[in-house]
Amino acid sequence: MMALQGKVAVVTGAAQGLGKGFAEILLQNGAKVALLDINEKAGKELETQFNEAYGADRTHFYPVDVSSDQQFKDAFQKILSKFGQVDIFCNNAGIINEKQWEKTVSINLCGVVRGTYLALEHMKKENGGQGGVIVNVASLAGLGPLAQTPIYTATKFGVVGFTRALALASEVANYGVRINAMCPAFVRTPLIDSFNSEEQIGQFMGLADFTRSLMEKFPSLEVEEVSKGLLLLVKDDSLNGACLAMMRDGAGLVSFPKEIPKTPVAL
Ligand SMILES: NC(=O)C1=CN([C@@H]2O[C@H](COP(=O)(O)OP(=O)(O)OC[C@H]3O[C@@H](n4cnc5c(N)ncnc54)[C@H](O)[C@@H]3O)[C@@H](O)[C@H]2O)C=CC1
Ligand SMILES: CC/C=C\C[C@H](O)/C=C/C=C\C=C\C=C\C(=O)[C@@H](O)C/C=C\CCC(=O)O
Repeated sequence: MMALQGKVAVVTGAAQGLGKGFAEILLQNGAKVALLDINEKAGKELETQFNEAYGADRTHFYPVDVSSDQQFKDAFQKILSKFGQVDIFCNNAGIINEKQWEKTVSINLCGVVRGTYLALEHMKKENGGQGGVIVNVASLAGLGPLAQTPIYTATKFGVVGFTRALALASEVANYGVRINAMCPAFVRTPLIDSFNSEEQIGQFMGLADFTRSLMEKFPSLEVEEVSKGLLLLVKDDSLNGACLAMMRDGAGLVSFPKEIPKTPVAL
């Protein structure tokens, strides 16, 4: 088990919701945490709140839009200057916007790739790094389709595929870095109301009742429950390429078939 005392973590989308919960559980377990978000006001307030609760200088907020290469790189350099190293990187920032679908891809998928590659370059042993762990936040919609949000679903399938492939690369090439994904069902955060927003859902607004019925099948989790899942993926040294599905009735590591299950067809 990886001990978190003295480790340095970075969490994107940390100003509220799951990211705030992830930052807090890492702090509670002894890590220092760099908070990254586009929401400067909420981010700075959270920095003050966390430093008061967990000790001066345990947390610092960096205004970053994960869809910007330059902002991400600049912040990473500042984090290294302040904290000296990065051991844990959680790519959590995500949005639902089916109307502005390219923006959604740029944040949810490209943002995860940007953060992961920045962290990997710093952590991997062939570059003189100390190793580390990266956790990418996907969704249950990265394992099965959410009809109202085809683009969001595509980005989350992308996050799962990217994470699994890179974890395998890390194992084969001995990077010394573990890369895991989280796939929670609905979680009680501001994001969850998106399916009621025409601004975000656009042409798929008519499917709101279908999402509502899916939410009855998968009752909402609380941030604190999902944060325990993050801790497991960070601490358990045996987990690389793991995908943690989390639902109200329990969490579990997803088994991916070694062979593709298929029904033969005549061609
Ligand atoms: N709430 C839910 O039901 C579930 C959420 N997720 C995923 O969890 C992650 C976090 O979601 P929530 O906490 O629920 O959402 P949220 O909307 O409560 O918080 C998202 C945070 O990300 C920040 N953010 C948005 N765009 C950004 C950008 N371009 N750069 C940096 N920060 C940005 C926001 O300012 C906000 O602080 C997302 O990736 C989401 O897809 C996964 C499964 C379920
Ligand atoms: C509006 C979106 C809010 C939050 C997004 C967040 O990422 C949560 C996603 C949670 C659920 C994902 C659903 C995944 C669905 C599936 O696995 C589908 O294959 C199941 C589809 C239909 C089930 C119909 C039924 O059996 O009742």
